[in-house]
Amino acid sequence: MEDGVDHLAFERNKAQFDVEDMKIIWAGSRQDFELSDRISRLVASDPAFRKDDRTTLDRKELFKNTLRKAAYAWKRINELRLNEQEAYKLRSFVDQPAFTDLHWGMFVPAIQGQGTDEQQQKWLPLAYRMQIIGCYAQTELGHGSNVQGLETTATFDPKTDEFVIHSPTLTSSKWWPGGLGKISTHAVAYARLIIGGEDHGVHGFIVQLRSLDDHLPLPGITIGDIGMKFGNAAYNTMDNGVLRFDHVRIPRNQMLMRVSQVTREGKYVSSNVPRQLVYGTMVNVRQKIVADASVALSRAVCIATRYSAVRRQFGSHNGGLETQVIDYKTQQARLFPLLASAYAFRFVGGWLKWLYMDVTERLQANDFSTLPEAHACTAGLKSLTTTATADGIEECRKLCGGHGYLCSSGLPELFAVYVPACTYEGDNVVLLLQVARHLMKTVSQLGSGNKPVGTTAYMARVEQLMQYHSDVEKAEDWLKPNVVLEAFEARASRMSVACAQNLSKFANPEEGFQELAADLVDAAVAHCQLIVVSKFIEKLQQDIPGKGVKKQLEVLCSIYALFLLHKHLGDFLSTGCINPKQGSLASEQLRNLYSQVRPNAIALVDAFNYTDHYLGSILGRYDGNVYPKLYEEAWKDPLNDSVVPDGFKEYIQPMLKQQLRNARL
Ligand SMILES: CCCCCCCC/C=C\CCCCCCCCCCC/C=C/C(=O)SCCNC(=O)CCNC(=O)[C@H](O)C(C)(C)COP(=O)(O)OP(=O)(O)OC[C@H]1O[C@@H](n2cnc3c(N)ncnc32)[C@H](O)[C@@H]1OP(=O)(O)O
Ligand SMILES: Cc1cc2nc3c(=O)[nH]c(=O)nc-3n(C[C@H](O)[C@H](O)[C@H](O)COP(=O)(O)OP(=O)(O)OC[C@H]3O[C@@H](n4cnc5c(N)ncnc54)[C@H](O)[C@@H]3O)c2cc1C
Repeated sequence: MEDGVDHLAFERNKAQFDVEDMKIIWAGSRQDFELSDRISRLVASDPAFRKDDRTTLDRKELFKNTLRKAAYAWKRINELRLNEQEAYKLRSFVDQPAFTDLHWGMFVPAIQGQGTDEQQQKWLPLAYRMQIIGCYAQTELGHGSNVQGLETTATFDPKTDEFVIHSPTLTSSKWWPGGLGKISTHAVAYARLIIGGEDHGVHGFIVQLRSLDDHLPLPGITIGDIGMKFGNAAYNTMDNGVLRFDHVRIPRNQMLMRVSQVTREGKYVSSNVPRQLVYGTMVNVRQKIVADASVALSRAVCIATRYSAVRRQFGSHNGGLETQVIDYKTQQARLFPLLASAYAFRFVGGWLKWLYMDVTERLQANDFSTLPEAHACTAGLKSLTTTATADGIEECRKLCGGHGYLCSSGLPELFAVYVPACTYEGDNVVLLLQVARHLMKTVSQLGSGNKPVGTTAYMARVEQLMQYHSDVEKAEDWLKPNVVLEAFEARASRMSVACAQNLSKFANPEEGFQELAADLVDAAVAHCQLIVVSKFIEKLQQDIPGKGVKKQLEVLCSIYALFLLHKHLGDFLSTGCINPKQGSLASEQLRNLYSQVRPNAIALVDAFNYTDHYLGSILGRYDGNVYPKLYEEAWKDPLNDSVVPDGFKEYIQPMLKQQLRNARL
């Protein structure tokens, strides 16, 4: 079959909505769309940003290639006088993880969030001009999740007005920070503050690591890359590093002092702000990771959807065309929930960005009331969306059959780059346990007149939700947003209340929390899924212009919610929120919804507006011209440079000759 081009054009004609209008909804606004469109085309049309050769490079070549691209991107950013938002887009579309992600994504925000005005004035201009390059050095060989367990020390020396940064043990070696291994000149390093023998807990310090003249490590610094990581190219473009401090001295004013200060006399002074603000950079990045989940998942879904329309298997009658695999109901039941999830994560990501901006403004006005909500939402949604996205990318690979396993499908690399998102910025289980603590606190305060707010506001109706039984009678009832919302609220609140009741049976609450951790994680997932569903529904209550656009989003919203209901049917049944018949009606409705998405599927992924360069996938090409390009690509593999491979004469020929001799004997 070599008519893939015709097939996708035919698919596009089937769409029942205006794809150009959907592009604006996906991008967030017309302005955002135009920005992304312009910058993605700029990157795609520049040969310096080609990436199809990435998987054939060895680590050193790959790393050098990354440095070249980062330097070239910076040159273009300056030449074109791109603003912050445009520069961020350009780095994203270059699509090659690099030290710059950590410089702009964590080092700069750490100083912005935790530095005093004076510190910001000193360090930020240098960082903005990239006259220094920074990383975020928190995790150690022995401690990642448990930040309070970090061992690196920063001991105040009142004689010299300095801190002495030291790695007392092997396990205190900094381990993992991106950009640290080979490039960063500076780090925001996290260490226990020790004054006069007293431990004041973990704080951030700006530490210079390498000379700005010859890039050699400064005295007392041992530094390097931690080695090859999962996947071939993937995240190996990044120099995740190891770092040991041997009594490295830094001036006192290099402790980030917005949250607490150390005076010249060595007095520890806490500002009137919560100590958790030291963790603020992580909250910021978790929020970005949620938005990024929709990007990674939509890339995979775009590839799998286009390829599913091109690929045909079975069902040929009288020599006619075989069936497009996208028409198999099993393919639809695996693919369309992922398509719906990509849209769901897009909208919840937009909402979370708003929440983060809101909490940031409040913090500036010394209002800390929404910090626990911001922490719980960013932690929980980071966990939920990255787990679903990593699993979803792998599912998309399987949806593409054997060809999905080829690097030229783009999926192996996307998966390998993406999957550590389940671990970095907080292991996903550890983060869900944070959400669970927040939920348990909320439940415990229900009777106290402390009204739950924000995303836990539904708990205020806990008595009503404990009595709830779904009144769904027919499949169409599951299309009503309130019906879905109530079922999700009732399930989430019942799971939280059950955990709280079980916890109260333990004399020691911490022991109970450990014992019930698996149930608590399930309750946290139910709560986070409710947030995503409710934010999708809220999005649909806004004015959504464009022919047929709202209708498509309603279908996707119902698919997202009913797919979750189907997947977690055990929760909904065991909490008594719905009965088995209502569960079957939801599955029936889901099948109807899949049929409604089918004619629109290609246009729904076109709405992501990804260039072929960004997708980096032969299977996901816009023109659907898959087979000729796959065939062409195979010949470009370095193994095909020679007809007889290196090593044949050395190893295989003697073996063949030996067999021949044996046969003759
Ligand atoms: C195909 C892709 C190609 C790539 C192309 C690249 C292009 C790039 C451009 C654009 C893309 C941008 C997308 C973004 C992607 C970003 C990439 C990122 C790269 C990866 C970098 C990774 C960095 C890291 O991993 S840094 C290290 C992160 N480490 C962690 O997350 C550690 C996790 N642990 C913790 O956070 C804590 O230890 C804890 C929360 C688990 C426990 O803390 P503890 O103090 O012990 O707290 P606890 O006693 O439980 O609670 C005390 C109270 O404090 C509250 N609390 C805890 N944390 C916070 C917080 N953060 N904020 C507010 N409050 C907090 C807690 O609730 C308790 O409150 P209570 O009221 O007392 O109950
Ligand atoms: C690609 C990548 C990039 C990174 N970049 C950076 C960086 O730039 N800067 C930086 O500082 N760090 C970075 N990190 C480190 C990262 O933040 C940590 O790996 C992460 O926080 C997880 O911590 P850990 O490795 O200690 O996992 P662990 O906590 O050791 O987790 C191991 C297992 O134990 C479980 N577990 C741990 N604690 C609990 C608990 N309380 N209850 C139940 N289960 C638990 C986890 O669920 C997991 O299954 C990076 C990591 C990766 C993979």
